[in-house]
Amino acid sequence: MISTPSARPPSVRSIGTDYGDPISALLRPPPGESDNDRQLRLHREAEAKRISDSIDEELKAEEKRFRKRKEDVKLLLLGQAESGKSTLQKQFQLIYNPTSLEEERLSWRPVVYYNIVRPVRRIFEVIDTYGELEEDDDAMAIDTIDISSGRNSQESDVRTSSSSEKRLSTLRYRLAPLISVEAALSERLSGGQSTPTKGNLFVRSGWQARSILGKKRKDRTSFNGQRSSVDNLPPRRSEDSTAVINEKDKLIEEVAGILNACKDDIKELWTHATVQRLRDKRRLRLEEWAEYFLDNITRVSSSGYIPDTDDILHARIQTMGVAEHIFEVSLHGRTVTWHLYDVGGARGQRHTWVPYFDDATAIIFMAPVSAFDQYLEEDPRTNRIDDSLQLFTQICSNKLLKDTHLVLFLNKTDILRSKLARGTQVRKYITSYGERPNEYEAVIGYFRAHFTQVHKRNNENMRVLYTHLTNVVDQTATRRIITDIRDSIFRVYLKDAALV
Ligand SMILES: Nc1nc2c(ncn2[C@@H]2O[C@H](COP(=O)(O)OP(=O)(O)OP(=O)(O)O)[C@@H](O)[C@H]2O)c(=O)[nH]1
Ligand SMILES: [Mg+2]
Repeated sequence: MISTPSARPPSVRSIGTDYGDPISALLRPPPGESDNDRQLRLHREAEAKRISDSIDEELKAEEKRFRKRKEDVKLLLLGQAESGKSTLQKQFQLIYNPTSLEEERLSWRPVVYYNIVRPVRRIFEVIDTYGELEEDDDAMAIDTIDISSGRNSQESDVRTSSSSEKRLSTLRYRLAPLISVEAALSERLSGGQSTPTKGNLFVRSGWQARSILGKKRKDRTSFNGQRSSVDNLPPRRSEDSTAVINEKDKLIEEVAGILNACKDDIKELWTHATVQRLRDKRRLRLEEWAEYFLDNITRVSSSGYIPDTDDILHARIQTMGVAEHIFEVSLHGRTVTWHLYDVGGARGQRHTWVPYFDDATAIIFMAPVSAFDQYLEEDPRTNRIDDSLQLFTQICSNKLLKDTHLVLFLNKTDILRSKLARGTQVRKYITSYGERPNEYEAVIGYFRAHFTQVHKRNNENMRVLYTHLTNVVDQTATRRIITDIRDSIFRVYLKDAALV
């Protein structure tokens, strides 16, 4: 039998008559409504509509942001701690958002100071451990030379040695005020959020905002321990109050004053025969940034010092979690938003990378090839090159990343060159290197072949690996490489966009 409208249940009657419409029934004024009740009801309805409209607007905006984000380029910087990720991020910032780097220039001053204070303390620690031993070694050597020249100088050597020791004691005494500010500087930079691990200072993204006191950052940078929208910048901390700001400024000025007063002593310590001998014998092994700032101590500790761009590129501060930096990148009249994710590379930080894998457009994997004679701070039994190869294997074989554009930076080639020039033997640390020549071309070729091999063995999708030999503190060379990368990522991006 064919149903007729009259046979339909009342609840599905056609719109137009509100008899069967449950919503109309709900909105119908109650029978016998007073004027006052009517006003209240209309007000309630208007308020409900306003809230509903604003939710609709927010949903639309969120959908738009989501669609836009899908069209953006997402570039991950991966690699072990100290591989150069944040330094490369600064190079991107220099090219695509130079004003933001300008704005935060002063905030690098305490980092530079911290990068000086720590190594000064470290030098005294190494003197305490090995100083006398090395003096004895050397006294022996001087004896031999003097005996061969027919002069018995044992007595004068003892005198030299003790006067040198006395001088080091004096320097230790004079530099004590400088060493004593390390904890306050560390507290200042970390905003009291983290404690240094083995003397290393971890900071979360956005630390500059705590340093550019009273200034609001204009670039869009956020910390993402968990993935979240960039528009959800963490609220400014209450510690940014004027009183705290003044107190903090005072600390930096105080450190600057101490440093200025100590600069000749630091220079004397750094060039002291005992310290240089400990360095040559590899008892004292300072990180590259420490050597850079100690070499530049007179300039860096002068009054009115403002870090130059090379200082900023050399300044070391360890990343915690994942920091997102956003740039507008243009090519051939088309501008695309790039999200650059700079991750913390220490083992304890690596779990924070994974949420960024599934929609990554490209990865730059950074492997510091100069680290063949170094071991992980978090696991002193693991050689750093070995760790880089293991990590690269995990990245190449990760299913979520199988279609991601892959770029490899064999970084710190400048340091590799100088280590080899000083005679550091690769085979002593990488036994498989065997009898190959201890020269730059042979060493870099050997490391490159290993990374290429890892990629080949884990390359189901036949993706290309773009490899660059880099020194990311070099502005000119890095700018050229970033331009190359921009072009290749744009090609991938346009190809993907055409497929959508
Ligand atoms: N000479 C030289 N120094 C470099 C190079 N790349 C990085 N550095 C320095 O190495 C130090 C560590 O670099 P970062 O960029 O902080 O390392 P990272 O990978 O971000 O480290 P985490 O944040 O701990 O994961 C910094 O002081 C840099 O200036 C390079 O190619 N040559
Ligand atoms: Mg970093």
